[in-house]
Amino acid sequence: MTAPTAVLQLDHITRHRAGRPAVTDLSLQLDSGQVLGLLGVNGAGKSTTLAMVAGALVPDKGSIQLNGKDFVEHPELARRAIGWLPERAPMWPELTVSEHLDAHGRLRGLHGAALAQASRKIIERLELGSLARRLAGVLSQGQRQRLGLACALLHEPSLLVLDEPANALDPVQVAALRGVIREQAAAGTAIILSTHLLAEVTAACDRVAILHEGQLRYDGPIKDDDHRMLEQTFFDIAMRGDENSDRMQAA
Ligand SMILES: Nc1ncnc2c1ncn2[C@@H]1O[C@H](COP(=O)(O)OP(=O)(O)OP(=O)(O)O)[C@@H](O)[C@H]1O
Repeated sequence: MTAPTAVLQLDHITRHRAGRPAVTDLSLQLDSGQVLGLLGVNGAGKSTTLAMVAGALVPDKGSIQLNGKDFVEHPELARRAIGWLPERAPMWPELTVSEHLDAHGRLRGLHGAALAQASRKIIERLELGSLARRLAGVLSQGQRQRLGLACALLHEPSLLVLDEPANALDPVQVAALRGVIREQAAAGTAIILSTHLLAEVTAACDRVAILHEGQLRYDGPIKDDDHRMLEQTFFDIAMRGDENSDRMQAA
């Protein structure tokens, strides 16, 4: 029996920003249905990593494979197979919520009846019905975040990339987001999300990767009751740059 192909495979990727290394020699693999939390202090390289994974930044070195194909050579794959919620999701203030979904759907290869059906489905699922005709420019931050998530999910991507997805959400919306993440993972979507919140990782993820100064310092499974261990490991790495924390042993 052959091993299943990873949805996402990062091999030794490096990216400089403003002449300085932002991410260095990072390798990671993510399988279908896995939820990986990317943790790190400000400036650790999380957003840079996710922008490369989403196809918005090209690595200086190394390769990224999506469903077994190099996506620097096949950028159209990224557009169709990836849903990306950036840290500050760009919006056109003069377009309505529905118009945003239309525009995103077209970019991702949806048209006609398939696009209309996908829009209806995601509007219902994320409870955006009452906002469908509202202009993006007048949405609250939390509503914008929900629209960004709807745009990321619209085309049923095989890889979902979420940069600080709980930002600006109230506790009810955070719980709803966790539900959506769980449902997507159960349906086979591979998910990578970044956060500053350790609780977000233990609640929503089954694996954690800790970045520090652009380097991967930890990658291992996580369970609900691992919160204290995770906290200690995170602080060891963040405060002391401890590369060999023995509090959590990666599998
Ligand atoms: N647009 C940019 N231009 C120049 N340097 C950048 C840019 N964006 C990020 N950097 C630098 O790259 C490094 C990694 O930043 P990145 O935003 O990836 O980290 P992060 O872990 O996502 O941080 P945060 O949690 O604050 O969002 C930092 O040193 C940062 O200053």
